[in-house]
Amino acid sequence: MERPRRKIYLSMKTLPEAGRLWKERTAELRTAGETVPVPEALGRVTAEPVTARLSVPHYHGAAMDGFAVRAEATFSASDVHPLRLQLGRDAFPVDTGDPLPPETDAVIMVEHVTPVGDDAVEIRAAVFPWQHVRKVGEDIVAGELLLPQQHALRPADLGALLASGVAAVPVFARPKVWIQPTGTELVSPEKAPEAKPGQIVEFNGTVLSAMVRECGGDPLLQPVIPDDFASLLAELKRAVVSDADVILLNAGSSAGSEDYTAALVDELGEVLVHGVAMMPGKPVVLGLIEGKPVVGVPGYPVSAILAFEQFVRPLLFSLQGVPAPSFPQVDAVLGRKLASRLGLEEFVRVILGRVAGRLIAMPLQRGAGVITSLTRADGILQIPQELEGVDVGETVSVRLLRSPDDLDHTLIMIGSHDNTVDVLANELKRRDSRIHLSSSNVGSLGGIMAVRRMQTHLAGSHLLDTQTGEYNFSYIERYLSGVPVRLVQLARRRQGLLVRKGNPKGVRGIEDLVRPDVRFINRQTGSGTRILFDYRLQQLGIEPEAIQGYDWDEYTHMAVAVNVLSGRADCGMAIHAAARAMELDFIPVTEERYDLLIPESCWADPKIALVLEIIASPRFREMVEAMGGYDIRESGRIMGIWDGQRWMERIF
Ligand SMILES: Nc1nc2c(c(=O)[nH]1)N[C@H]1C(S)=C(S)[C@@H](COP(=O)(O)OP(=O)(O)OC[C@H]3O[C@@H](n4cnc5c(N)ncnc54)[C@H](O)[C@@H]3O)O[C@H]1N2
Ligand code: MOO
Repeated sequence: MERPRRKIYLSMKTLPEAGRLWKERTAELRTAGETVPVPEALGRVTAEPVTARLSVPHYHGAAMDGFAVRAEATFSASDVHPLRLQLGRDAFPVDTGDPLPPETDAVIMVEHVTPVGDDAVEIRAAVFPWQHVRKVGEDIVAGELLLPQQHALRPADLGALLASGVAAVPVFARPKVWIQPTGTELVSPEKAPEAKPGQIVEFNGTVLSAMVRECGGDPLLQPVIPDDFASLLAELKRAVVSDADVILLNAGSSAGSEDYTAALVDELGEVLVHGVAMMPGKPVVLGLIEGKPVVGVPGYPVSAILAFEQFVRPLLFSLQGVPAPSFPQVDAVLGRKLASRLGLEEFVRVILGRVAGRLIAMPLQRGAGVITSLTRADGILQIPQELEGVDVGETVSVRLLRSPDDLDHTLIMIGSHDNTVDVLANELKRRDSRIHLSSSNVGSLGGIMAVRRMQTHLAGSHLLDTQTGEYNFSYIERYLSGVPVRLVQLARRRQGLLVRKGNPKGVRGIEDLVRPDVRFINRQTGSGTRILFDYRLQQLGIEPEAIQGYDWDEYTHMAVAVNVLSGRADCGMAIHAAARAMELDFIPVTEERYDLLIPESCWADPKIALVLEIIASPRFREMVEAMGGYDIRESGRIMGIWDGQRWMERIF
């Protein structure tokens, strides 16, 4: 078979245009109806109106425990003239729910009678007809409409159905969704440990299946097939004739030489959209084959999830006759400027937390391949296509990915990253499962700036003052005028050079970085490690230009370690714990202090109290020590109290 020519985005649309067109062309589609037993029908949507088979109640019944009477016979009773009722003749004992004895039409509560001997009671007030009686059909009348069609069944609905004699209910079948992962590079999750470079664990299929279930559908996950046009076409034909209501082809949606989705749909049916002006999720393909919706879901995981949410989720609900529930939104203040392309709807994952009464949104990594930008996110900020970006401090609307209650339990930490922070985050969760530490790694100086803008509860910082050899104090003096903070030592830690195991290039220290055969990986400007490194270069009289890779930077210790491990760089500067975690060799350079800056306005927050308690706990210390390269003897010590103008306390 001839390979189709590479086709670059056949018919690119804006997100609203694509959404409208897709909705228009699929609006009339419904899954087949089926009848399911009521106890299994929760969440299902009625395909037809449902009428009651029985009235509820279907007999006149007592609504209270007491005595059934004929109301008319009690009219003479009063406080002055109590009326005596003979049991078995004028009054009949009944319990709630009992049918009324013939001839009676009211119930007197047991508390309102005075027993007279064993066979009579006395009453001091008249009773009106039908008092405390549940009359036939009071709740439901047989033959009446109980539930309209296209009604999503809730727990109470199931009760009403059963009560009125309806044992099974006609509903729309769960949409069956054919999920076809494609890609020669994919290996099944069991083979993950043996994956070679170029091989990727297939996980989108599982993510998409879970999302289908969340929308009330049944996923039909298929085994992976390679990027080969003929086999893809054969599989797609099989999907079209199957009983699936929707077909998802995962990956192969963009412009690569082996991206066939659009061509496949074109071959067998109609491509409505190829390419949507959204990011992530741009290469999505929307089409119809013999009336069956087919979606080319982009391969990158974040793109796949967002494209699903935009196009598959609404479709799956619509197939069941109901609109997709809307997502909860909150207003938040943006913590960092975000640039965005005009004409492109951008979805930025953010962490959210309440600092000094304001809800702050801090952007996470934006790459479409970074699935942890979603697992770590508290919300998603959508930048409309008309905007070129959003400025720091602007109020934005954010879609929540957790419950609104969680926001008050989120601790925001912005600044430098240290591996002990992961231990801290886990300990916080263990102590109080509501507490969630959301961190954004922007370097020490970025953390101080976030404190200045009242955007964070905590900032991790290890800024060396090259004049004094001290850490953090002078930076606080310089940048936090008018902002009271406390400085707490988290740990002392070893910084040094990371090299591959066995040190193949024989690096002995920073002076060797000028060698032409050594490639370095740097840290970003404003990070404590960068300041430390520059200081060392200055001390050694080494010009930055003499170092290969000086201009090449990464944002975290672990990212530096990954570069060294993978061989992209021979050497980088990072903490000892990063070397241990990646099994790299470590050449110590210095020991530095890593502190937590805590704004005075957050000091009384119980979450901060818990942080301090954990840092001082033996368990935390043991875990940190086990990571290697840390000195925890002074962890938790207050290093300084800054009132915004001067040091109230300071440890030299
Ligand atoms: N020249 C261009 N290249 C790319 C463009 C473009 O416009 N021009 N678009 C980029 C964008 S945006 C995205 S998003 C991706 C999506 O591309 P595809 O849908 O064609 O997907 P692949 O290239 O096959 O895969 C992308 C990536 O995702 C991994 N993947 C795929 N399937 C799975 C799975 N089931 N489980 C886990 N991971 C999966 C795959 O291995 C790749 O790493 O294209 C850009 N390129
Ligand atoms: O859709 Mo791609 O995800 O824009 O990166």
